[in-house]
Amino acid sequence: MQIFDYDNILLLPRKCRVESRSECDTSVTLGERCFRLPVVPANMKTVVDESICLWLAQNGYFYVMHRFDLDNVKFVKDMQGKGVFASISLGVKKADYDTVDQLAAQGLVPEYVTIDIAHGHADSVKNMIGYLKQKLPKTFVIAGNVGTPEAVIDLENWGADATKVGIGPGKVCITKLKTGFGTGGWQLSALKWCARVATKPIIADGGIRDHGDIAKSVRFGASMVMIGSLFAGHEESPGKTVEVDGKLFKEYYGSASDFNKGEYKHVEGKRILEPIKGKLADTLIEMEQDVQSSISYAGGRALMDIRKVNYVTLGGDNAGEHLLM
Ligand SMILES: NC(=O)C1=CN([C@@H]2O[C@H](COP(=O)(O)OP(=O)(O)OC[C@H]3O[C@@H](n4cnc5c(N)ncnc54)[C@H](OP(=O)(O)O)[C@@H]3O)[C@@H](O)[C@H]2O)C=CC1
Ligand SMILES: Nc1nc2c(ncn2[C@@H]2O[C@H](COP(=O)(O)O)[C@@H](O)[C@H]2O)c(=O)[nH]1
Repeated sequence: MQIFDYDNILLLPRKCRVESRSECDTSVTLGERCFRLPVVPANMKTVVDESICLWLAQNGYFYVMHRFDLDNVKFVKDMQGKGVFASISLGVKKADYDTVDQLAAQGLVPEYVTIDIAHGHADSVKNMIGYLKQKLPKTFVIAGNVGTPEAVIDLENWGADATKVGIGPGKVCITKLKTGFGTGGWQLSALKWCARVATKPIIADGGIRDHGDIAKSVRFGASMVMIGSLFAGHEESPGKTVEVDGKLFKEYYGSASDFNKGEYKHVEGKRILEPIKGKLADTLIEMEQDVQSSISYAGGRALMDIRKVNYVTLGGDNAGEHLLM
């Protein structure tokens, strides 16, 4: 198997088929809804909160609310009461089963549920998928995180409607260092490996450092990418604002960090400071324009045309040209 990551791959252009990049359509369908960009901010406490999720839904973007210190039932009621879709995260503990029971008892059906645990290739996830499918059969279930084809096959067979791929490539992740496991450093080829067997959408999660990495993820099989660090440093980001030497930063910490957990137990995440870089809406517009450019370089008009391009690997033993035959 060939091993590579975002920084040692480049996609190869094909003859342009549009007169303006504005003709390129960046939208993607997930479940019954179409979203304007194949990007979702990470379901982390320093990345999204209720007001950001509401704004994203109202403006045509997908969102996944985090599951920490949150009343999920109230959140679903509030979002649907405001006329937008509800997309929540769940773990696999008793409290998460209680949430499903309460939702079902009150006739509340979130449009999306993401089962989000560190090691998603587990019977605990199989059981939660089964429970969701029994209690809330209309809900679109995303499950993860995983990093191998075997895991993607299992999650799909257990009933997941989409899988989330990425064990440890995140910017505040220390899983690789603490456990010796993961897809950190080769996330893009792990995605390619998983996509070969996937029959349902994959959300590539973690490791996106530049907007061009979105197109690279789509090329290697992602329907969508989940991004934390690039979204954590906005004026409206929920992390605390910190001033260092007259410059403003936002804190960004891992969901498995002691900052999120409130205790130092099974810590696999750290805290960093992201420089503040303006408004979230401006970043999303710039991302959309950049993905439109990517589609145009791919010689296409629609997002999935990016899948048709050849690529080169740069440096190392694997360097070379990779042509689609
Ligand atoms: N994408 C990634 O690489 C990673 C992401 N995270 C994020 O951090 C957050 C917290 O994650 P998590 O700790 O799973 O959430 P929880 O604390 O909700 O744990 C979920 C359940 O899974 C169990 N569990 C977690 N990791 C393992 C493992 N390696 N082997 C066996 N059982 C396990 C936990 O038990 P117990 O705690 O008793 O073991 C618990 O019962 C999530 O949002 C997750 O996505 C965390 C690490 C890696
Ligand atoms: N190993 C850990 N991974 C984590 C933790 N908290 C979040 N995450 C994952 O990172 C991505 C975001 O990655 P980024 O490169 O875009 O910043 C997020 O969606 C989670 O999957 C953690 O504490 N440990």
